[in-house]
Formats: sequence, C-alpha cells, structure tokens
Amino acid sequence: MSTDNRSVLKVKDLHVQVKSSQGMSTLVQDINFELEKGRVLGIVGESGCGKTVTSMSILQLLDRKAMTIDGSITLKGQELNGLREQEMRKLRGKDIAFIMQNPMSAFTPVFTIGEQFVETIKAHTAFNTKQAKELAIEAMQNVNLPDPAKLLAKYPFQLSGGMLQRVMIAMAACLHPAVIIADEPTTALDVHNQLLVLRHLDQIRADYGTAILLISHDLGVIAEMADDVVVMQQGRIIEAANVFELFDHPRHEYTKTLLNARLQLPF
Ligand SMILES: Nc1ncnc2c1ncn2[C@@H]1O[C@H](COP(=O)(O)OP(=O)(O)OP(=O)(O)O)[C@@H](O)[C@H]1O
Repeated sequence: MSTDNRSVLKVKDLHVQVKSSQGMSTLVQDINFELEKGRVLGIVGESGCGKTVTSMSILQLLDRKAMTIDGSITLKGQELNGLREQEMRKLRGKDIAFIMQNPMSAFTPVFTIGEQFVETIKAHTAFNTKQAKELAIEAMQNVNLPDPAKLLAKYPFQLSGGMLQRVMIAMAACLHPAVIIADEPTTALDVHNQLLVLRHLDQIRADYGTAILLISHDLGVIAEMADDVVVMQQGRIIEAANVFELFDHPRHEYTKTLLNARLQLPF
C-alpha cells in the first residue's frame, strides 16, 4: 500500500490483450508507473509500441468487447479498471482530461465549438451558460486562440487542425484536472504555438498541481517538459528514469538508438 499521497495516478501490472483469429494477442504487458502531483511523466517509443493503448486503458476507452484489460489503474486511490461507464464519465474531463492525437475526432461535427465547450464545463461544474462561456473564452485566450467569442460559434470543420488542437487543450486544462493525458499534444502546431501551448500546460501544472502524462515522439518536447520518462518498446516498458539520467546515461540499447536518431537530425 502506498503511503505517498502525492501519487495521483498509479498503473500496476497493466496487461491488455485483443481478440484475434488466433486467440488473444497481447498489446501491452507489465506496465507499471506512478504519476505524482505536479509532475510530468513522458512516454516515448516507436510507433505501435503501445503508448496510446496504455493511455486509452487508463481512460477506460478501449473496446471491452474486443479487448481485456488486466491490472490496476488508480486515480487518487480510486480503481478505474472496470469502473462503470457512467462513473468514468464523471471523472473524464474533470479529474482526468485527455488531449488526443487527432483533434478532429475529439469533436462532434454537428455541434458548434461553443456548444461542446460550454456543455463540457456545465456537465462538471455548477456554472450557468454565461459563466461557462466566460471560462471557455478565457481558456481559449490562454492557448493563443484569436477572437475566441467568434470561434465558439463555429463548427469543428471550420477550424484548422492546429486551432482544434488548441481548443481541445483549452478544454482539457480549464477545469484544472488532477491528471492530463496528452497524446502528441502539439503535433498539429507551428513552433511558436507549440511553445505557447507547452508553456500553458506547464503553467497549469505549476498553478494547480496537475500531473501530466505526456506522450510524444519529440524528444525535444520530452526533454523540455518531463521530470521522468518511460521508454516503451513492443508493448513493454524497457527503461524508466529521471529525464536527466535518461538523456545523459541511457542504459538500454534501444533508448540509446532513440537518442542517437535525434542527434543525427539535420536541425
Ligand atoms: N483496436 C485495436 N485492435 C487491434 N490492435 C490494436 C488496436 N489498437 C491498437 N492496436 C495495436 O496495438 C499496438 C499498440 O498501438 P498503439 O496505438 O498503442 O501504439 P502507439 O505507441 O501509440 O503508436 P503511435 O506512436 O503510432 O501512435 C499496435 O500494434 C497496434 O496495431
């Protein structure tokens, strides 16, 4: 039993399998890590190594008809694995927010940005529509979105991928959740907005003690943001270390390869 109440998210012995024509096949296994209040844990690893499956397991968003999720996932001491969808919905967005890789899939095409943003805020707070709208506008200003009041009246397809990504970040951050899971949060952004968004996430972390699970291919982003890093390969964690230790003294050959690949880029 943990006596450390700084730990907000704990993943223990996570093992996810999917049904296939040959029986069950493993997507991730032996996944163990803890995320502390106000800390950033980076997850790195090549495409297909299981980063998104891990984060979707935490959020209980995997299709349980096709997959089995074994192990324990606790958020502030509450077991999430197997929690009823109705209960999970109360937590998602408020206590644990998610910034998805593909911003378009985070929004419903037939409702305006404002309808979706304001409803999310109202679902988790006692705010009325006017207050929720004010909070949405402030949150959008924080991620450098121009003319937020006008943006609220637009439909998702009327915004660029980078703008949608920032709306999603604003939605994730505005209720100051205990945990934000950010899966490649800045891929659709130019360098200027990437920096602004990362600074904003860091500010949320510092001001509200939000813990961030940051999934990224970009080792520069990980080096800048993360306190600790886990490296995944083929569904397993092969190395876990403090960010300085990992970059200065990588132990696993695969981690060395990842770091070397970055050093050889021409920029
Ligand atoms: N619904 C699914 N059914 C079957 N296999 C799946 C499913 N979702 C993911 N996988 C498989 O699980 C493995 C891990 O995928 P995952 O999406 O977690 O990788 P990732 O590390 O997030 O990759 P990327 O960096 O490209 O997003 C991959 O082999 C993928 O093909």
